[in-house]
Amino acid sequence: MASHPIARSPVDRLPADWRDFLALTKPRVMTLVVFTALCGLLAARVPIHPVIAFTAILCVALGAGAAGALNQWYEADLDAAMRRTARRPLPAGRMDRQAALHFGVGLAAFSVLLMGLAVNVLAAAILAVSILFYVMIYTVWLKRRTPQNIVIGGAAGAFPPLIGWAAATGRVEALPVLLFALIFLWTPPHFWALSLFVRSDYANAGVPMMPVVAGTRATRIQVFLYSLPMAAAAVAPWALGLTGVLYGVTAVALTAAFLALAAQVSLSRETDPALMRPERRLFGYSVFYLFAMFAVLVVDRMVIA
Ligand code: HEM
Ligand SMILES: CC(C)=CCC/C(C)=C/CC/C(C)=C/COP(=O)(O)OP(=O)(O)O
Repeated sequence: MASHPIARSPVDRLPADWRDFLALTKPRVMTLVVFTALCGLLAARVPIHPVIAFTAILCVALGAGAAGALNQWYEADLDAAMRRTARRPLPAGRMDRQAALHFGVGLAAFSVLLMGLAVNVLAAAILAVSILFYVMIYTVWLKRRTPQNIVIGGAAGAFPPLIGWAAATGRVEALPVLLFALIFLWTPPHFWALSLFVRSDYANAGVPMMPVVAGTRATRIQVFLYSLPMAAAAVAPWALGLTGVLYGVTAVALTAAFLALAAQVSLSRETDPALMRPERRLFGYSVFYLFAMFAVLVVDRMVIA
């Protein structure tokens, strides 16, 4: 048992323990990554051995965790400057950077190799691309340079349904490409809604997020503008006959609510982050929305279409 209360305090706990390594993988964000990969795999509707399916999803979780760890390894300085992220293991001083680097590289290599050996090479290749995209393109290259960072870099988070589908079929087809487009176009409203009410954090850290560079008015309009092509990507699987009516009707209803919330954001003039209710509502809804869209897609494809 820990003998001294100070040695176990959340800030000074050293050396790092399993909770810190878990935090390095950004487990909350990973839930949606894993869920969309699983839905991509199930929506393919091909027989796949449960052990292979489990291994594929495990590899996505490990790969996404590795990418999260390498992201935190690279940007410990930024995380230290932001209230939301200052208690992460590296900025809080609970872990040294070498440990995070080794953990991230080891986990990334393991996840891609296991996917290649146990599942198939295409799924492994897309997993490798998504890890590299998140770490190299988003974290290292774009995040500190341009307010378009998340538009381009957000592609990393859109790959999981493609990986799930490729794991099941060994191919890339129209439906998973539309699912990629849905997440890709969902990411700007998802993230800019949040960044509007944590704007001061990014400004303090010197990160050129859209609200910091272009202002709240322009960001609110862009949130709405990106929601429009996102809505098209959301209903396209039904319009193209790739899903049944259950998905179609639900997608229209859920997406209409998304557009209504995005429209409220675009009309808001609130300047106090504590009072930015439309932004908070849209951010919360965006996470629910993606979960619900993918869940209904699977039910539709497995039961109805
Ligand atoms: C470059 C693109 C993205 C950026 C910059 C971004 C950023 C963020 C941030 C800063 C949070 C706040 C909470 C936290 O730190 O955990 C968050 C929450 C979240 N994000 Fe994203 N996100 C992006 C894309 C995605 C994608 C592609 C997914 C999954 C498909 C996703 C899933 C989630 C989920 C599930 C949460 C809620 C976590 C919670 O409950 O706290 N995000 N995102
Ligand atoms: C399969 C695979 C590799 C998937 C991983 C891709 C993934 C989850 C991408 C989402 C990008 C994301 C959560 C960015 C967070 O932004 P940030 O890093 O700027 O957030 P922070 O400010 O919280 O660090």
